[in-house]
Amino acid sequence: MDITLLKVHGSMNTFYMVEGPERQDYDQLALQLAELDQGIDGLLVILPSATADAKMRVFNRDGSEASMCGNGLRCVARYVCERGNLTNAVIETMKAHLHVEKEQTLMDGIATYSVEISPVSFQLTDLPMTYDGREELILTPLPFVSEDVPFTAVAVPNPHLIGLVPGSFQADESHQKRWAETFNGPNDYFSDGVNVSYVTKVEDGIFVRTFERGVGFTNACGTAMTASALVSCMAGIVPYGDVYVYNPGGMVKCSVSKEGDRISLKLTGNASYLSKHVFDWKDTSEDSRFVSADDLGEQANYEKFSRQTSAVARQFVG
Ligand SMILES: N[C@H](CCC[C@H](N)C(=O)O)C(=O)O
Repeated sequence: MDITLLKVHGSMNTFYMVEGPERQDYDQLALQLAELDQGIDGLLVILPSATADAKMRVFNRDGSEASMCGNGLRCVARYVCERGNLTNAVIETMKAHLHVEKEQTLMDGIATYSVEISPVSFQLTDLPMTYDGREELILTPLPFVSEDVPFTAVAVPNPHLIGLVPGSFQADESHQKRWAETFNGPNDYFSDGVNVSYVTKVEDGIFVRTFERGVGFTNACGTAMTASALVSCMAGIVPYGDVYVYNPGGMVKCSVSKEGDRISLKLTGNASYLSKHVFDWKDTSEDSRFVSADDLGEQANYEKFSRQTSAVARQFVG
């Protein structure tokens, strides 16, 4: 069956995106595409919705489905807004209806969208995480990991473990890799795995590197960057408000507000289209094949933008 795919990215977190009817085998499509293209982190599916402008489902490259994807939602937001000639929309996701909006471009030629990140929960049962009989883990070391890294566990609503670390933990990613692989394998703490982010203060914001559940290290993870901005505000590292978050794939703006117990999070960044493909989707990746690929000419502008922002990241990722 021939289907049309867009290859898209938010902060170089790269996906194939497909619009189609509800089906039970999109996880198989995600697995096939990951096998045929080592450069993608997952699959975004745009579906009809009875209660919103559209519905988004997101699959990691290992075929696992997640409840949310911040970078992916910006790309879905662009598609739905352009399809309906809208400047804002509501997208149904697994656990929430989220507002999305077209924004002023980050730089000429870079489509820019903001997305609501919600709901937010620090209840360990919402990740889930089991640790020491606790109900929450906020800015607290896990002694068996390190006495020097305060960790926070938060669901937005997908699960994140956020560590505030000195730059030395960024230059050598082995510590983060070891524990992310531990928590995403058979373990006593995260029965459903967890996205693990290490965060370091930089001059005008924070730098975040994420080892994503179901993927591995990615150029950026939108929900992780937003959760990291929230944790950095709670730790007093940056003031509440607009937090500039740098990552190996570029830079995004995370808007963090907290009024009493009410937390509001918004993620603003690029929604870039790389290429358009016709894919002949058969039962197995051996029989499936790309029929065509057309470059959409947007990446040169994004690379100009990321050259400016990657100077910050280069101090950590070389
Ligand atoms: N790996 C994530 C899903 C993708 C989220 C990420 N790509 C983002 O931009 O938020 C998880 O299993 O929860």
